[in-house]
Amino acid sequence: MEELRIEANGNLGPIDSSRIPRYAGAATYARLPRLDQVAKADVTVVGVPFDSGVSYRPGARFGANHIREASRLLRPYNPAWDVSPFENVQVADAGDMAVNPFNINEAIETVQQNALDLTATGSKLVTLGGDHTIALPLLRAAAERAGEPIAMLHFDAHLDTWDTYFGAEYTHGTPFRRAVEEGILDTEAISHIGTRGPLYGKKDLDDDHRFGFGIVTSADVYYQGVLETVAKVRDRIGSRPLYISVDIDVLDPAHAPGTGTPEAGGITSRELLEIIRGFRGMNLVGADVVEVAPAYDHAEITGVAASHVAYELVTLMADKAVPGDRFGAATGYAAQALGQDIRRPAGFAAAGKE
Ligand SMILES: N=C(N)NCCCC(=O)O
Ligand SMILES: [Zn+2]
Ligand SMILES: [Zn+2]
Repeated sequence: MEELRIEANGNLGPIDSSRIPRYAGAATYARLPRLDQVAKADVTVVGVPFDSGVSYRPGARFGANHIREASRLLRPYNPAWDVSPFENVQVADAGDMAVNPFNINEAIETVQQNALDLTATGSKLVTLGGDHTIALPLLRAAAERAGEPIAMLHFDAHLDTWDTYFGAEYTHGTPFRRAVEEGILDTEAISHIGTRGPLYGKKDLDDDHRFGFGIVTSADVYYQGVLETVAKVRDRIGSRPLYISVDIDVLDPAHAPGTGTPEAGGITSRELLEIIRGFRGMNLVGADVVEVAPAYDHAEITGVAASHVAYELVTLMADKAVPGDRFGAATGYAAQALGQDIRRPAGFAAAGKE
């Protein structure tokens, strides 16, 4: 028995948790309608059960459904933005892409084609992975839809700009090198955030720099804080069409144990959510949350984090803020309660205006 909320403007919202307990029934992301239940979606959430590109622990093929299960507690109003994303726009869950686990090249083609199909009538796509291999076909589709190379922010412990593993070009450690080679990224506007951990050699960084990537390390986020991180990134990207790829291992293993290549010293889920809130007004055209491997998760820690990250990405897509009108999460609860914005240091507001 499904009871989907009719939102104020006629959009079909999540199943009403005051009538059907939120733990009942099959899971869609945030208990939203399936794509086949709506006439047209403005934002489509889709799963990619694929992990044949991993270099260490497998299991991200189960990530999308784990995120869906962990998303049952999400509520329809996002107070950090003063936005009801599912009311503002029609959001729907398209289910999972059917990707070949035994043929990576074919899987990549399938993801690219499905992403193009799902965005054919103008919907934006939020993809739940799957391992990071799938970012390449998703970026190809997003760049094709944008009609130009796109800006990208890549949250990850890893660079994922390595060349090959065991001679293989298409793996979860190589998607962004391939994307630069293919000319689908605007190399004036690409950055990693949260990078840390040992590398194979200094050449990894030299190559990465040569491709045009900026790096905000996990330590940078700690020393500079969320606001400066956001300001730097906004400066670099401006109003370009932007794709955000979130490898959940960007979070410290304490905040995301359920992942295949964990690295100590990561950012917190609070920092990640706040950084994304700081992107308010930016032109987000597509996003993914990848590398959730439920077999290593405990108490849904990773699933809950990933479901909330996706919620902030959906909110950014659904937000109708005028660019430059508000900077960052200026409407957070604390600010509202106090009638002031306590988050911005003096002088920051002016500097942050676009
Ligand atoms: N994309 C993720 N999560 N990890 C890439 C790690 C590649 C390596 O084993 O060196
Ligand atoms: Zn990673
Ligand atoms: Zn990655």
